[in-house]
Amino acid sequence: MSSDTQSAASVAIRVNGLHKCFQIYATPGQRLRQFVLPRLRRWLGLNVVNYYREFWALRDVSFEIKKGQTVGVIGRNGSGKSTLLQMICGTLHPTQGSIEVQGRVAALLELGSGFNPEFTGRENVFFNAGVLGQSEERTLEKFADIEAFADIGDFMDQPVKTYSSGMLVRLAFAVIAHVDADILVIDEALAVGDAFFTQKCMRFLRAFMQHGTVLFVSHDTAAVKGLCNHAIWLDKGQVREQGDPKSVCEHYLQAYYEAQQADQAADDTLLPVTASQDETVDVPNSQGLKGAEVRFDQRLPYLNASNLRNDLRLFEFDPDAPSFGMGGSRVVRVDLRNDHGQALAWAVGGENVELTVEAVALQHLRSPIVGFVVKDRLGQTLFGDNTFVAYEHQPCECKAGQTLRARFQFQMPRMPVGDYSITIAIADGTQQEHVQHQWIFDAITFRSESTSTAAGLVGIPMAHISMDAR
Ligand SMILES: Nc1ncnc2c1ncn2[C@@H]1O[C@H](COP(=O)(O)OP(=O)(O)OP(=O)(O)O)[C@@H](O)[C@H]1O
Repeated sequence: MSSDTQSAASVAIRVNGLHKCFQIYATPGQRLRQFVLPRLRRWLGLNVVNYYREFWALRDVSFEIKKGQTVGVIGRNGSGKSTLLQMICGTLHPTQGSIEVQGRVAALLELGSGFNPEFTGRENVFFNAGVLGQSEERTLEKFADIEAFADIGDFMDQPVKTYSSGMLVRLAFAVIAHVDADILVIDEALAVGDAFFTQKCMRFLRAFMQHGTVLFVSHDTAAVKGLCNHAIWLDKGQVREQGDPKSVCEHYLQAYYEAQQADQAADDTLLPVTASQDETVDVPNSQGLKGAEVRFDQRLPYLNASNLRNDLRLFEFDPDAPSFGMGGSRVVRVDLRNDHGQALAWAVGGENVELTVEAVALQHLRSPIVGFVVKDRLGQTLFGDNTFVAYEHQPCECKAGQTLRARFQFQMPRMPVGDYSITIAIADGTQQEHVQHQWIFDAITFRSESTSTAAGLVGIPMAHISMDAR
């Protein structure tokens, strides 16, 4: 087999130069005119006039998805995500360009689509599975599993027009999970239900991802980073960026914040106060702070105590880590400290630590907010907090040139072996409306070298464990 044939065989979806134009009519009358008059004018040999406005929902979109990839499509409302996925599923036709799909596609894109409202759930299972290309015999073989997955009890024999939206999702997901699909296309906003159902869907999805191709739309960048190995960012109908989910999501988030800041800048009430000439501030060289303090190894008191100790190796604050923001303050120091205020090079899961963040205000900050989030290797947010609630009624005003210092004391959870990072953000305003002054991805990173955490994303420190037998 030639390498070209091999690479063609490994492609699940190939989209090439895709355009989609919708015709927008100002009134239903215009639609009727469009239906009749151009034909008439053409017949009479007159110039054809159109009665619609063109709206290009997608322009020149191209990408390739390999078999077995899990791809997240992100973008703001109206950026063209659903239009793209509907075309991949064949429910919408491109205006221009091509789409090649290899394998059976099952989709959860629009609530109730693929179901006949008058049919019972049972009838719809056969109907929908048939539309997705599955034989009646095969659906019959799987019916008990589908019924158990949907778990809607007697409603299975009621017309689906009597279903709640949650029941519709359960039935739709149960069907797509049992049609031997090669490619799943899912709008994450629809795949919601109670916690048990969500967990069931996630278990199914993770198992499917071992062999199948998944394409999902999401507004949740943490989910995209956690689940996907490729991300496509659509912006106003065009591919703005695609590739590694972590960097695509970070750039997307950055652009989102910048756009929000631009909107807020137009609003005088939130306009940041710019430092005047005589308030010019020198930023201490944060590099100079490195190694200024002897780092204390918090493991020492615990050495020899246990071979299950959760050792966390902390790396120093990286002032050059990627960041964005309006630049009204600059973070100069981030570290984890012990109860004695000593900066740590190692910490131990389960012990008290203090995350200290120091930032220099380059302009007057009326209601500064300092926040952090701890993320795992996949970019999933594990935990985090900010100073907003504590200072909501008594803002900690910070003048240009002053140093803002925030401390978060907490018990470090026990972390499974792997790499982690802490993102830091400095804003001014309220939780809902604020100016983002600096948002630093991966300000400090740490590595869990060994662990006693058996399962889960983090291990909660146990105050006490007991057992007895009488
Ligand atoms: N049938 C249609 N007729 C006219 N315009 C449409 C039609 N379907 C979608 N659009 C427009 O195309 C653009 C892209 O819509 P689409 O639903 O694909 O966006 P999206 O990224 O999925 O948005 P959201 O996140 O809000 O679901 C929007 O401006 C929408 O109004």
